[in-house]
Amino acid sequence: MAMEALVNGHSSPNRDGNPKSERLQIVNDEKRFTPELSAQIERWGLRDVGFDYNVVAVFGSQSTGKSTLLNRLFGTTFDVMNESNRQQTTKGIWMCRGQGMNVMVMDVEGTDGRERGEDQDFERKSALFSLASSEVLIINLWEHQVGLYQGANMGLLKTVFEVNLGLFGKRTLDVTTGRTLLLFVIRDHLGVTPLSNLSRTLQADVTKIWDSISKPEDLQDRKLEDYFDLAFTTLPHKILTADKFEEGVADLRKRFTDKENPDFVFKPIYHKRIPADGVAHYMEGIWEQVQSNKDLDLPTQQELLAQFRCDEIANVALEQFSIQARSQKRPIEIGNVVDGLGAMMRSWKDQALTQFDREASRYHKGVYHKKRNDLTGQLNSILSPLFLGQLKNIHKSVLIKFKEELRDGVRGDNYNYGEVVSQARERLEKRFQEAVLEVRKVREDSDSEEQWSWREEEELLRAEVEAVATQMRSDETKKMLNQSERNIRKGISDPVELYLTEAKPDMWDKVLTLFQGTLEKAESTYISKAKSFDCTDAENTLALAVLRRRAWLALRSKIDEQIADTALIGKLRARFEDKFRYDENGVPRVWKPGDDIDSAFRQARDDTLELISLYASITPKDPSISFTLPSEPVSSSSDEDEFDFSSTLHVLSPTKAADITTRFRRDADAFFVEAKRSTVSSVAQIPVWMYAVLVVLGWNEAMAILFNPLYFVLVIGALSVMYIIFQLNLSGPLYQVTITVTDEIRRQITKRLREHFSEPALAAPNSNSRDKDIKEEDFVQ
Ligand SMILES: Nc1nc2c(ncn2[C@@H]2O[C@H](COP(=O)(O)OP(=O)(O)OP(=O)(O)O)[C@@H](O)[C@H]2O)c(=O)[nH]1
Repeated sequence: MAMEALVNGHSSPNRDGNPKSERLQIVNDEKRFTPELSAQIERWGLRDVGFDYNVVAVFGSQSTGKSTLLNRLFGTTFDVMNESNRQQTTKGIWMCRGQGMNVMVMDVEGTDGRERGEDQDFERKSALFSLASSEVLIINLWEHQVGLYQGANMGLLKTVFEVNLGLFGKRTLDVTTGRTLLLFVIRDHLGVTPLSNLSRTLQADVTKIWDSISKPEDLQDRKLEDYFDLAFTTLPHKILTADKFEEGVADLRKRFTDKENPDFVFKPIYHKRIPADGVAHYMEGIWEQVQSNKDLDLPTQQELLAQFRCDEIANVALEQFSIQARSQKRPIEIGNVVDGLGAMMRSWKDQALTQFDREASRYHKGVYHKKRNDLTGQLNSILSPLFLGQLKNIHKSVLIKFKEELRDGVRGDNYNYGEVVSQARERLEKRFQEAVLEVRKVREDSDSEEQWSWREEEELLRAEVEAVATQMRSDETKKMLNQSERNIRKGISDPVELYLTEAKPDMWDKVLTLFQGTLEKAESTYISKAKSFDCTDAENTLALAVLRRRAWLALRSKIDEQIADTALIGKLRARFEDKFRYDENGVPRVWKPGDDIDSAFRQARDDTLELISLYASITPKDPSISFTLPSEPVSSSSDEDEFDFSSTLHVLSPTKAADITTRFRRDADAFFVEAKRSTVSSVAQIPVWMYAVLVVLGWNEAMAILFNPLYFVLVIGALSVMYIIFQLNLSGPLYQVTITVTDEIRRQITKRLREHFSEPALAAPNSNSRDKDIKEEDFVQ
C-alpha cells in the first residue's frame, strides 16, 4: 500500500469508496506540501465545520505501531506494516479523517526512518510541523525505551523543542490558548513498572531536555509548561495480551471522543483557532516556514492566513453579488425606474455580507473587520451607479408626469393656473420623496449620509420644475394675450367697418372710443386672470404693454383692410353716388334737360373728396379721446420690428391720397357723363305733336282706304281677325308678343342712336379740364 501511495503522488483512494475515509499524503518524500488538502478537507465534509474539529499527530520511532494505534483510536485507514516483511511503511506525512468524528489525524514518518548518513532533516521538520500544527501530539514509544535518552528519540525532541521555541515561541504567553498537549503512549507495557514511575522518568527526561536547550536571549525564562502540557498513558502488549491491549485502546479512545471524560484531551486551550476551511492554507504556511526555517510568529501566520482566506471568501461573495447587481444594470441604463430596487440592493448586500461573516468571522478579528469594511466598500461602489441611475430615472419620470399634469390641468378654460402648478408640484415632491425613500433602503446605519445622498438630484429636479413652470407660465401668458387680441379683433371688427363706411366727421372719435373701451375690458380680464399666475409686477406690466400694442396693431390692420385701395374707392364711389344720384330724400334722381347737373356733380364730388383727408389720419375731433402708445420696444429681448406709434396714426400717405383722388375723379367723371347721356336720350324721343301732324298729313290717305272697296274689305277682314282673337282670348299673348317685338325694335334703335351720339364724346376725354364747367354742347356733338 505504501508503494501505491507513492505512485499516486499525494493521494490514496479509500478502500470502501467512502470519501470520508480517504487518506492523503500531505507532505511527500520530496518534502512538498500537497495542493490537494483543501479539496480533501471538503471531501471529508469538514470544510464548513468552523472550529468544530481537532488535529492530532503522532511522533515516534519507526515501526513502533503508530499507524496501528491511530487506526484503532480513530478508525483511520493508514497503512500498517505487514508482520512478515517488516519494512517501513509510512513515508512523509499522511492525513486522514477520524471515522465518525471531526478529527484530522496525521501519521508521521517514524524517526530514525532514514538510512544512516541520509539527510535527517525531514524527521526534524516533520516533528516540528506536527508540533506546531496539532493540538495533541502523541509521542509513541516502547516501554523499554523509557529512560533511554537516545532510544526514545529524546535527542530529536531536544532539537525540535529548540527550533520550535526559536520559530514559534515568541508569541505572548496565554494559558488559555495556543498550547499543545504531549501525550506519551507507552506501548507494550508489561505492568511491572507502574505508570506513575514511568511518567516521572519521562517528565524528568523532558524537563532535562527543555533545560538543556539553548534559548534565544529574550526567551531565556520560558518554561516547558508555558507551551506544553504533558500526559502519560500505557498500552499492554498487542500480541501477548491482545484483549488487554484492545481494552486499553478502547479506554484511550474515550479520551479522544468523550467530552465528559475527565481526561478528554481535545481541550479548547489546545485549539489553534483556525477555521476548518483555512486549515489547508495554514498548514501549508507552517510547512513553508518549517522548510525555510524562517523566524515567524504564529499569530502573524494566523493574520496572513486570515487575510488570504478573508479575500477568498469576499471574492466568492462578491462574485454572486455582482451577478445580482448586473441583472438591474441594463434596465437602469435605459432609463427605467426599477420597482423595489432599494430593497433588492439591500438584500443583495445583506446576503453577501452574511455569506462573508459566516466564514470569515472565524479568522483573526482585526483582519476580518478590515476585510469586511473593504468588502462593504466594494459592494457600495457597485451599488452606487445603480442608486444614482435610479435617482436620475426617478427624476426624469416624475418630471414627465409633472409636465403631463400641467398640460392636462390647463386644458379647457376653467382652471386656475397657480393652483394647477402648485398641486402638480406637491404631487411631484411626494412621488420623488417616496421613490427616494425606497431606493435609500440600500443604506445601512453604518453608511454615511453622503454615500447615498439624493440632495443633488433633488436640487436639479427643483430647478427643472421651476424652469418648466416658468416656461408654462410664459406660454400661458402668450395664450392669454392671443386670446385677448382675438377678442379685441372680434369686438372692434364690425363697428369699425360701420364707422369707416359711414365716414362721418366724428368717425375717429367713435372708432377710438370703441377701441379704448374694448382694450380696457381686455386689460381688466387679463389682470384678473394673471393673478393666479404668480406673475411679477414687471411681467404683468410687460404683458399689458404687449397687449396694448397688439390691440392697436389689430385696429390698424382692420383700418388698413377698410382703407385698402379697392375698399376705399368703393366707399368714395358709394358716398358720391349717394350724393349725386339720390336727392336729399333718398329718391333716385332722373336728370331732365333743365336740371343743374354740373353743380350737383361738383357738390357731390367735393363732399366725397373731403372724405380722403378724413380717412388720411386717425385724428379724433375731440382731442381728449386721442390714444397714444410709447414707441420704445416693449421688451429688450423681443426682436420685434421697430414701432413708431405716431407713424401708425397716418393711414394714407400723401402719395396714396393723391392717387386715390385721381382714381376717384375718373370714376366720378364717368358718373357725370352717364348723367348727361341720360338727359340726351330723353331728348331723343319723338314729340306728341308729331302724331297730330301725321294725322293731318295722312287724312286723305285714310279716306282713300275707307272708300276703296278693296281696302275696305281688308279693313273688315282685319277687324274680323281681331274679333276672333278677342273671342278666343288670344289678345293677351298676342299683346305680349307685340310688346316684346316692339321693345326689341326700340332697343335696337336706341342703341344705334347712342352709338352714334357717344362716339365724339369718348374720343375727347381730358382730365385736366375736369375742374372746368362742362358744356352741354360738348356732349351733343
Ligand atoms: N509488539 C507490538 N507490536 C505491535 C504493536 N502494534 C503494532 N505492532 C506491530 O508492529 C508492526 C509495525 O506496525 P505499524 O503500525 O506499521 O508501525 P509504524 O510505527 O506505523 O511503522 P512505520 O510507519 O513504518 O514507522 C506491525 O507488524 C504491527 O503488527 C504493539 O502494540 N506491540
